Amino acid sequence: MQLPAQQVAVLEAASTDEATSVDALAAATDLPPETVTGAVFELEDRGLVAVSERVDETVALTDEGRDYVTDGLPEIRLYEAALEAGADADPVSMGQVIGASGLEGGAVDIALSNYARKGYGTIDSGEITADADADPDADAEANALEALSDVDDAPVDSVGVDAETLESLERRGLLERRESTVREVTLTERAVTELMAGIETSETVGQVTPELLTSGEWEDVEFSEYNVEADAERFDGGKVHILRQTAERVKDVLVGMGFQEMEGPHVDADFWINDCLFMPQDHPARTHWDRFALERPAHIDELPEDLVERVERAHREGVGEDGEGYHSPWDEDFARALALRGHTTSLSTRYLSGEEVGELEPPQRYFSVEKVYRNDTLDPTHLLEFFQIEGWVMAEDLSVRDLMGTFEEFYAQFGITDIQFKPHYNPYTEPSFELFGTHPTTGELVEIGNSGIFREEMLEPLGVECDVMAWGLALERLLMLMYGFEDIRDIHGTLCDLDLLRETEVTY
Ligand SMILES: N[C@@H](Cc1ccccc1)C(=O)O
Repeated sequence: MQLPAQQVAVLEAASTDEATSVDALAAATDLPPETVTGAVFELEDRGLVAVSERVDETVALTDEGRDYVTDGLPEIRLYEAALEAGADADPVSMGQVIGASGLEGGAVDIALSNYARKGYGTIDSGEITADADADPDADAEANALEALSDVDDAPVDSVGVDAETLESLERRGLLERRESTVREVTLTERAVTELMAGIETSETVGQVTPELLTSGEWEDVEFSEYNVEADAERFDGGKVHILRQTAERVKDVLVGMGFQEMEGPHVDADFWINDCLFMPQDHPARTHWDRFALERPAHIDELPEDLVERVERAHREGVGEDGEGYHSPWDEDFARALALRGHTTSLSTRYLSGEEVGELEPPQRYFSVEKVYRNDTLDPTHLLEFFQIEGWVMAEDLSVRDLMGTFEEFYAQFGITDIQFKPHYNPYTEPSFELFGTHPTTGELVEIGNSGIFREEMLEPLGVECDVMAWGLALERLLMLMYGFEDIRDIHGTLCDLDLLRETEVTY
């Protein structure tokens, strides 16, 4: 029998009674692992080896983890500096200890957030104490880092570190888990017979070179076969973020449903953001706590005077025969104040008023998929800025059924068919509904939007004489339902889940 040199080498390195991994074969034959894998597949085809495959969970330190192997964990450095400063006897000023520790920037925060948790001492109103009984040598995380310092992608259960410590290192971003396919090879009976009969080495060529071509030698050599199953290096090229891809898809769907796109300023006057929506000027959402106000310029110059007058009247006296306004002060200066928009309903008021595209005759459908800004507290479902899918339909006669039907049609395009509605209150819609969807992995209800039918008090000053139904939906929440992540920070910002972003395919 004749075989290419690599295959002969692999046969000689493998055994009949013990499975040998591709990595071990690569080490024994001095061939690159991809070449060994190629040879193994060809030997399998010839019935000379049996190949088994399993997926191993492996661990390796991240760059940050490696840095701490050399420099020490920040909390331990802080502890040592605190001891040095005598903090085991009396509290010492934080600034002094941090200065002495040599910790800088983010490492200071890391030290502070782990210090008390791991029992090194206390931190209180600018002072630090050190617990004399704490023992850095017994620090499970530090010892694990040491143990992992010279392994690379070792199987989890081979590294001798308990699951809890591995988990805390992973949470701190010091350790990474990966999955790798391990292929193991054993010789078959047939291989033993062939080896005993003697195998000759045939030369095959893996790559055409200029020399082979110019010398004409290429005509005589035997080329090795392509192995399309060999493991190849993974390339992570740039790609459009899944949020952007989904936003594009949302636009396509809405255009397909007959909507036109609205555009407008991210910074706008409170007039367009709130007053035109019959939002009372003393509404809690209009306090400085919730909005990002502009300092310079602080006010808009241009507002349509007659509209300002009508909006003011609606706020003070209401509309229609027996209308009721808010009977509270209305201040034009307050309406002129500029802020980052907290919702894109500011675009709707601009368009409905005729300010953007002139007066509109029903039927009309408009949408936008744009960023909004809120001074919220960051948590798994809230960011300070997010994308809103704004929309409205203007027609002679609209009912709640039209509103719900529109949502059902829209969300079905993204595979979401279990939308739930809950009565809600907005100063500008009556009735109002919040929308919910079910999270695909946790099963929890997630709020995905807010909607309603615009009130007379809002529409009359804008000069709209028919019905308008409207909504603001959160694009990020739609993605949560589509792709099953649980924390909005998985797709945004420095803590994002790169694997999720790389591997998620936007298929709808
Ligand atoms: N502006 C509302 C959404 C909404 C728009 C239009 C009508 C009703 C509700 C929000 O941000 O939550």
